[in-house]
Parts: sequence; structure tokens; C-alpha cells
Amino acid sequence: MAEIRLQQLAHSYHANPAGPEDYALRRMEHVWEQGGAYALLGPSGCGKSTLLNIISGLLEPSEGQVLYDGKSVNGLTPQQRNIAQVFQFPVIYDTMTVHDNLAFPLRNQRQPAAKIAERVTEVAQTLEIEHLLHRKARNLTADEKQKVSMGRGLVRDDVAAILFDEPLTVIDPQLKWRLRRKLKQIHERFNITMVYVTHDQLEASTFADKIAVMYDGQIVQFGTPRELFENPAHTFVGYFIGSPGMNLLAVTPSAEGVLLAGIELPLAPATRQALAEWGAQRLMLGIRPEFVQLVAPGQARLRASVGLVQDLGTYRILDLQLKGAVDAPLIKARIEEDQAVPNGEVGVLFPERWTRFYADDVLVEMTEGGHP
Ligand SMILES: Nc1ncnc2c1ncn2[C@@H]1O[C@H](COP(=O)(O)OP(=O)(O)OP(=O)(O)O)[C@@H](O)[C@H]1O
Repeated sequence: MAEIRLQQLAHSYHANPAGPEDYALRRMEHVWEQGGAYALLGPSGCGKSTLLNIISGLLEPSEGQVLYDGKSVNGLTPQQRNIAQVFQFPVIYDTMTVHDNLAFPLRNQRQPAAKIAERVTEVAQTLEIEHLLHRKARNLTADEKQKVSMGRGLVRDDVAAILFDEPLTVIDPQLKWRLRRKLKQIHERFNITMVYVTHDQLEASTFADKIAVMYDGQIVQFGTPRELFENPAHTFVGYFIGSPGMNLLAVTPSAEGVLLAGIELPLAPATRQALAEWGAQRLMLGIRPEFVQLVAPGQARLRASVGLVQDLGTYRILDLQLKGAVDAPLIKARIEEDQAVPNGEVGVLFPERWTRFYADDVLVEMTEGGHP
């Protein structure tokens, strides 16, 4: 079990990278603490697998260091790093039985037979594959094979970390949820550092205590699911987390606050000052659909006409066309099923506590009480 530290790490698949766009991973510093359950979340192509393969030793980074408990492991193989990795598709020996597949990593280490029997039984019970132990792996279904593959990753209790690269992709949707819960239980029981790569926010937040959100070769935020929801550090996190994502609206500073679609929204002096410090960069206001408040048209400076209403069972998502300038944006608001659906025109309020500002996509930090 280990703390994994990435120091000045960067990677390019080009032999002679010319600029930042040639890097699959931009220079980063990051720490995965010993015993943590982490997710690495981001869209396809953002660099998740590259980062995971660098941590495990399948790929040598073009710049920087990977440290396990303070010691550099650059140049060491995954075996020498003592790391287990579970991939998207099963990696198992088809001609062996399930039992022998699970026992293989322990036999390699010359563990005593009693210990092997004990661990194989424990892992098979946890993954609910005990009844398959004596079957040949080639006769299993895709789900079963992937469970065995996961079992091979979990069977050793002395690994520095277990890395999962979208391990549930081939698993039946019904089973996915149960397996995620199982992985969480296994983590709680064995306290092994686990990093779980996924592009699915639900998968990330059911498994992980903390999520690293990756975008364009960088970790743009590392936080609890709640922190990512309430306080996105980057517009990408606002957009990617949540369903639908945050409303991100272009604004410009004005005397009293900001202008949105030609309408002035007054802000507290501390907020205005914080925004002024960022100068003339591209400014956006971020508000999650959950926090948009609807009132009578006369009670708000911002007004909107109600468009499409999507009924999603326990809540509804409304499309609201803001009024004002010709290019006034469309925003989304979420209302609970017991709230009446307004029609025609509504007043729109952005509660100060939940309004965020982004300068060139980066959150403008406010001092205590400085949120608008
Ligand atoms: N072996 C390679 N050679 C060249 N470029 C590569 C190689 N592997 C990945 N890349 C590029 O590096 C970038 C990051 O890819 P990576 O596979 O790490 O992303 P990812 O977030 O894991 O995506 P996915 O979820 O689709 O696997 C992409 O632009 C990809 O095209």
C-alpha cells in the first residue's frame, strides 16, 4: 500500500513535442494518498489511460517522476512496482479454471497453499463467483470473465495500489451497480489505494471518496463529489458534472455588477472587486439548474419565457429563454415534481450563495462573504 505522488509529470507521444497541444498530459503535480478510493473522471481522449499507465509502469513518462512512498519508481515494471491493474476487457487465462486464474498471482509469489486457498475463497465470495471456481475460464460469459479479471487484481493484499481502467464497460447494466458497491466494500475492508478510471460521473461518485476531473491532459479539479457539484473550479467541471450541467453565461463587468444579455445584475462590492482583479478576461457566470429560482415576473430583473419542459420522474427540467438582448441565452432550471410548472413568462433569480464566476474558465475565488 502506498502514497503515489506525481512530480512535474508530463507526457507526449511525440518524439519532439513542439507545444502544449502535443502533450497528452500537461505538466502536473498530484498526490494519491495511501488507502484512498479515487476516481479519475473525464471524457474520451483527455488522458486518463495515459496517466493510469504511467502510474502502473506500462508507460514511461516523457517528463517528471512517479514516487511511491517518496521513492521514484521511474523505470520499474508494474511487477516491480507491485501494482495490480484491471482493464476494460478481461485479462485471464482461458485454459485455466477460475480457481487457478485467481490463484495465479499468489502462486507466482510462492505464497503458502493455505493462504492461497483462503484468499481465493474470500475474493470469489465477494465477487459471487464461488460456483464457477472449477469451471474453465473459456466457458464463461463476458460478465463472468470480467469478474475473474477483477478477482485477479484483488486477490493480493500486499499491492501498492489497484488501478481500474473502465472495468465495468463490458458488464451487464444490472450487475454494474452491484459490482461498484462491491468494489467499495472491498476498499473499505482492505484499505488499499485504488484509482478508478471512468467517463461516467455516477460511476465515479458511487465508488470514490475523491474525484480527479481530467480535461485536455490536465487535472482541473480534485475534490469530493459534493465539492465538484457545489463549487466547480473550472467551467469544464461545471458542465461535465450534473445532469444537465451548470448554466454558463457570458457576462461583462458593469458599474453595479455584471451585464447579462443587456440586463444588469447587481453584485456585492467584494464580488465586484474580485472580478475587477481578473481584469478584462473572458468572464462567465455559472449557476446550476438546481439553484435557479423562479418567481413572479415582477419580482426579478431577469425574465424568461418557459419553453420545453422535460418530465424526469421526480423532477422536471425547464428550458428558459432569457429576455433582453437579441442573443440572450437559453438556460435550464430544475424544479421538483411537487412544484407547479410556470407557463408564459417567469422572473429568474440567481441566489447569491450559488452563483459562481469564471475568468477564462477558471473559478474566481471569493473571500468569505464575497459571493454575490
Ligand atoms: N499510443 C499512443 N500513441 C499516440 N497517441 C496516443 C497513444 N495513446 C493515446 N494517445 C493520444 O493521447 C491522448 C490521450 O489518450 P488516452 O487514451 O490517455 O485518453 P483517455 O482519456 O483514456 O480516453 P479513452 O477514454 O477514450 O480511453 C489522445 O489524444 C490519444 O489520441
